[in-house]
Amino acid sequence: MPVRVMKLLGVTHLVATNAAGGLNPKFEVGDIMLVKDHINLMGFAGNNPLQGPNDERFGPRFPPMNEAYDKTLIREAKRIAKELGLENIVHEGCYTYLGGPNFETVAELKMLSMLGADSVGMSTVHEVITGRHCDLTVMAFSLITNKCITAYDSNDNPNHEEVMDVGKMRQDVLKLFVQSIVKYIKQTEDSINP
Ligand SMILES: O=P(O)(O)O[C@@H]1C[C@H](O)[C@@H](CO)O1
Ligand code: HPA
Repeated sequence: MPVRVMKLLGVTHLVATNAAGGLNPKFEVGDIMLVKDHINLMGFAGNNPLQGPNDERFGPRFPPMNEAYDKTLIREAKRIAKELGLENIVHEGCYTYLGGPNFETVAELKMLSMLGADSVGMSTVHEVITGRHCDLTVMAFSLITNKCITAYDSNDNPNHEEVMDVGKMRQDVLKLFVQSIVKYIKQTEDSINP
């Protein structure tokens, strides 16, 4: 619904962000993962934001999703990351979500990893699907706030305090990153429609 309101207000681009657990063992806490694809696991369970009668004013009944994340924006976000000296903490990967609100079990995380997911969270996919359905240009990134626990003998527990703490730790960097991406989008739009 908010995504469609944005569309009606004339918004052309959606930059979605989330906090996520890192499944890819190369990711460290505080890293940023540019989303190149997602696995809509809630969709597998019959929960899709486009369920119900299609409103043709927004988009087609059967929208493609293989190019959901704009390749140019991913490329430019990488360039911007380099300019800002963030290249060592910025990666690219596949996001998935189970919907929450509980954090995942060890078995679930092992399964998600086998499926090819690099980060796991509780949001974003519904907004991206709705945005692509109404032809918004979409990019998304995860802030890796914790490493996913995939060992039964671990004494760690994921927790929301840690997620909030890492978000606060990275807030200035993320603000600069998003501002630079939005500036790039605005410059590009202005050169197309002066
Ligand atoms: O950015 P989102 O809202 O996906 O953040 C995740 C999911 C929960 O809101 C929270 C769990 O700590 O982080
Ligand atoms: N799992 C799901 N959602 C999350 C996580 C996680 O490990 N970290 C932050 N949001």
